[in-house]
Amino acid sequence: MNEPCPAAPSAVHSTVTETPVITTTGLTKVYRSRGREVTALDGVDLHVREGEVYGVVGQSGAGKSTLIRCVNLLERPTSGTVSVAGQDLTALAGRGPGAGSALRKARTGIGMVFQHFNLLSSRTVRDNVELPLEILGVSGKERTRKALELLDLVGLSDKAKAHPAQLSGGQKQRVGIARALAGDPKVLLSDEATSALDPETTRSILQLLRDLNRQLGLTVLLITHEMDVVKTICDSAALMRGGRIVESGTVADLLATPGSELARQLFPVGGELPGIDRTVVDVTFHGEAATQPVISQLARTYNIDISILGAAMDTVGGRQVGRMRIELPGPFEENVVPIGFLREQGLQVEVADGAEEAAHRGTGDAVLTKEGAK
Ligand SMILES: Nc1ncnc2c1ncn2[C@@H]1O[C@H](COP(=O)(O)OP(=O)(O)OP(=O)(O)O)[C@@H](O)[C@H]1O
Repeated sequence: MNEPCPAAPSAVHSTVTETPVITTTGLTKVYRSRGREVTALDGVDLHVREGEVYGVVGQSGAGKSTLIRCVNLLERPTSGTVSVAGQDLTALAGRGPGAGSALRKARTGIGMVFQHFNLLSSRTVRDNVELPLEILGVSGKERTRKALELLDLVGLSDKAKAHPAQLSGGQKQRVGIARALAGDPKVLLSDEATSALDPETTRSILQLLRDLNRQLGLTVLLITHEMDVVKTICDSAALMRGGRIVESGTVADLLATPGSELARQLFPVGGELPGIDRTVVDVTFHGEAATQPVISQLARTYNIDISILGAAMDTVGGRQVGRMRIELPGPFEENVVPIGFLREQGLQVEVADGAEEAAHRGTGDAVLTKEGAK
């Protein structure tokens, strides 16, 4: 089945402000089952700004799902706090009288989309979108008006009377997104929303999320194991491992951070590691530097032969970025000046295999043989 076109691409630019919309402090979740304890979250401090699309990545078991489920208190944290749109949800989740209804009310400001859509098969598409409005006690006429408006927003006006079984995966996810928007949330949480979809449908759903982010000023927190998702729509990202956030920042800053693991995963360059008496350098070009002929200038200025081992251009966070892995003759110590030249041109330069750090330590213990290279 063909995917409908998402709402027309928006000309509206990013609406990111410095106002924090989702903040967690020291968020910890310990699961206890059959006498065993698993620390799924181990002191997570997350800061998501208003209007941004924020991606959390990490391997299976890193704690991503637990984090997103703790953000709307579907999962009760063991300790730490969660604030969404200025409201401390962990305080609302207390056990006092009225705590449940206060939390339910706060949750209407948080929409959630799921990997497997979670639609009710016995209900029509329109009735699925109306469901949260029914729970909120919205009148029948108003519910229908709102549901049809949301179906139009996600490009599915003609499917209002269909049942979920009659829809493609992408269309089901559009219904899931429309339903998540029913309570006019400020924040949308997405739990692997595109993992069950083919690449083309994934692209159209990501485009829809981006358009909604721009048009409605919606803040989106998504978890994914796909780096392409981060590349396509995220303003910021965090990498989780063992229940902790080990790296985070705007995608642009991460790309400019030497040694960033996320940058490497987002933008891998191929190419062999150094041979004996060779220095391999990863160069990242963005902004102005991308248009300068720096590699030929380097070769001419220092009269050296440069081998290009791997290169890639891509769009990351809406900006053109290039990465190149080059090889210079001689060990790192002989290439300090040419590498300095590249840095002076505004390029981000990373010397592969720890040769630079080893030289700074004065140990000379960098791995310079192919056999020893990791
Ligand atoms: N209900 C639970 N009871 C016990 N342990 C759990 C429960 N839910 C998750 N865990 C454990 O907590 C850790 C983090 O799991 P979580 O599902 O948050 O990771 P994830 O990064 O989302 O992984 P995946 O990408 O596979 O979904 C894992 O070790 C997992 O086995």
